[in-house]
Amino acid sequence: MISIAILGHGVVGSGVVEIINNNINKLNEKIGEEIKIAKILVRDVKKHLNKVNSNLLTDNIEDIFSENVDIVVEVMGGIDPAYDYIKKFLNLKKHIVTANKDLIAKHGDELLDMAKENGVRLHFEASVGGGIPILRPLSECLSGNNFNSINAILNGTTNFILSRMDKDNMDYEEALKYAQELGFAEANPESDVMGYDSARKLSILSTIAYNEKVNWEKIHIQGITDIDKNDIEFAKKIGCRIKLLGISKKENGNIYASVRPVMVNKDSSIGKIEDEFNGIVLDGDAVGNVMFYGKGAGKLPTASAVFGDIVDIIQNNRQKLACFNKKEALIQKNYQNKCKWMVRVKTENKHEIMKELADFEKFYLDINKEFKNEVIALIEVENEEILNEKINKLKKIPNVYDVKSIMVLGDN
Ligand SMILES: NC(=O)C1=CN([C@@H]2O[C@H](COP(=O)(O)OP(=O)(O)OC[C@H]3O[C@@H](n4cnc5c(N)ncnc54)[C@H](OP(=O)(O)O)[C@@H]3O)[C@@H](O)[C@H]2O)C=CC1
Ligand SMILES: N[C@@H](CC=O)C(=O)O
Repeated sequence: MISIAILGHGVVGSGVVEIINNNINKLNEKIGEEIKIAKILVRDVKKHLNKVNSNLLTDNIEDIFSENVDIVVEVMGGIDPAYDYIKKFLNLKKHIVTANKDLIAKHGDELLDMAKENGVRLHFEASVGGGIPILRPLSECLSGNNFNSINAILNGTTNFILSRMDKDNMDYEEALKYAQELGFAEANPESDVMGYDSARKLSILSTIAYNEKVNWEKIHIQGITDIDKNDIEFAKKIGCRIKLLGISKKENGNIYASVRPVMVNKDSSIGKIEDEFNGIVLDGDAVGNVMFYGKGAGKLPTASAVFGDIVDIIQNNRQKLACFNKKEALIQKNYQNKCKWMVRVKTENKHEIMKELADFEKFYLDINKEFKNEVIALIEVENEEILNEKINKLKKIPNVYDVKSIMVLGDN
């Protein structure tokens, strides 16, 4: 009998309970193991009394430390107290399954080492891409590759917001509220909309793919809070959609890593990803491009990944665990490749701005009622440093109020 404790009974935790209950008989038949949920930790027991298994609820972690469980599932979120609890459980030689990307991005290396020292497993498939199986395929099935790049939509909430703004003309606040109601957003949705959640996921993926520690705090991070209807309209005009894209590339020993809104061709594989779906394109030297796609957030999709980790632990109890390389990667914040950028200038000095932008080899101007007092140009530069120089020059022109840029990658 495998005994499981679940820390958290929110969106994901209640999904895990549901999937375990639905699969108890199947598991018994398939792998000859019976599993049971021993305890469920919450902050406020009263909130959960109408849920199934409410007899297993506790608000006291000591009840779980003292329980004889085999696997602890952490789906509370955040660093404190999850970090301390997991360390204590690892020292008690309990296997851990977590969906907590904040924790893995910050302390994954230390926790994986502790798991190894204690002869137990720590799995976190749900921490990247929700229900998409990505970490195990990346570290096992694709282990024969050196990876060149990762291009990915890694946050369901922001993709949902951008899709609703694009398709239904919904405004940002309304779309965010909707995403929260559907259980996609983090307890503090700033993590989603400011791009931190995507950056943490990109750091986990990149650390595994390049076998160097990609510290999420060193990644260039720009969220979607600045995206307005005019950006979305402009993207449409050039056949694109705006996506919050995590990009990492290994080039000349450095790793470029960023999370930022990008205009991608609406018919490209990434451009077609809507709502809470995520998509991850890996470029490996042996396999070439491979794409993973599915629901990146939500109760049952995420619980599906958590459940897969539980079964993996039960089936492969003695398998060795890969650790994170602690050697810090040199992270490049500026995009080093030639690409186009939308540059949007708010000004009462359109004439001067157009003259300045006319210097570019390729440019595209669109001035109409919607973009009153604005000049929008599509420019192509060799790298991001050159773009930044150009933007600084534009900002110095009298009566320029704001200059904003969005990367345009077209096909992806
Ligand atoms: N939602 C999603 O789509 C996805 C979420 N994740 C990750 O999964 C984790 C859980 O997310 P989600 O289910 O959405 O979060 P919720 O906020 O819905 O649920 C959190 C649960 O943990 C409990 N909890 C929180 N802090 C404590 C504490 N200090 N002591 C005891 N119990 C605590 C809460 O108890 P109470 O209810 O009593 O307050 C609640 O039951 C997070 O790490 C998140 O990033 C990963 C992929 C997708
Ligand atoms: N808030 C996250 C949840 C899954 O990781 C998201 O929206 O992707």
